Amino acid sequence: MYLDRIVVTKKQEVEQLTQSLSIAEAERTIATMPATRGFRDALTKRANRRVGLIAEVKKASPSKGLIRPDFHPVTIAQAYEQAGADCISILTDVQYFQGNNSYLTDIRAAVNLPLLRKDFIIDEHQIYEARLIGADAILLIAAILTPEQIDRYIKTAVSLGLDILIEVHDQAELETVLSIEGSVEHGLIGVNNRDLKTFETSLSTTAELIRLLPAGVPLISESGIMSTDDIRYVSDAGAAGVLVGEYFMRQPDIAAAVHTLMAPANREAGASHE
Ligand SMILES: O=P(O)(O)OC[C@@H](O)[C@@H](O)c1c[nH]c2ccccc12
Repeated sequence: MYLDRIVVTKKQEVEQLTQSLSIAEAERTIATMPATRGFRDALTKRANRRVGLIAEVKKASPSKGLIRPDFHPVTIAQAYEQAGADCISILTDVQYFQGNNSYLTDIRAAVNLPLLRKDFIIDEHQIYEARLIGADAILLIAAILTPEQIDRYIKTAVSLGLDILIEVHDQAELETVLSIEGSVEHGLIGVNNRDLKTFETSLSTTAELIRLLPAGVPLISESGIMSTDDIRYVSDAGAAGVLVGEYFMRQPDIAAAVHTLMAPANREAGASHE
């Protein structure tokens, strides 16, 4: 399964990172940096939409190959901001997603929205690195972490001012995450609709797992959202937000695509739909 391969590559990368990044030094640098922008707040305290939007900057993926050949990360992020996205997610994995840390740093300098570093975190050093390159939030993928790691990484992230999106894709993972102290208080729960073994996406994953969440815990529905019907479906299921990449990446006019896709989630449109 591709996730195992990615983790093997990440372990090699982390070995190098451990050599080059000193945590004590990182802490000193971070102390001089501006505060992070609230990622979780931006998604949960929005006034204009029923469903928050994390719009993703994603050039390629293992399942789809090259998605957007004419790829200008800063221009894409500015279009997202202009079109009213709440947050931006940026793939920084080089090997499998053709991402880069520099994309995040460049976007940080050009837009004001909270930024999620989308990568495969398996070591503390990557969390410090995320903060140093300009991220406001990190992704933790339950499928590749032990409960002890999730617990520890949440604490590290919180100490650095980073918000956390904790990704699950089945009931067992969700139950594990819910049993970790602070996960719901500090983190946002993301449900990945993509099956990591078959690459297939099914939005019913969101509808099934949301029933297991305690009331009031916001859920982000991730992957495979491609149409206004999909937005209506996850919104009716109770999702507080969506994470959308590929659909936007395949549109020539990204700002227009954000307006079109999110129309059913606008408060006014929502009222006529309800
Ligand atoms: O491009 P999509 O189908 O809209 O999906 C976006 C996002 O959910 C997806 O990129 C993603 C979800 N979880 C991940 C973990 C690692 C890398 C990528 C992802």
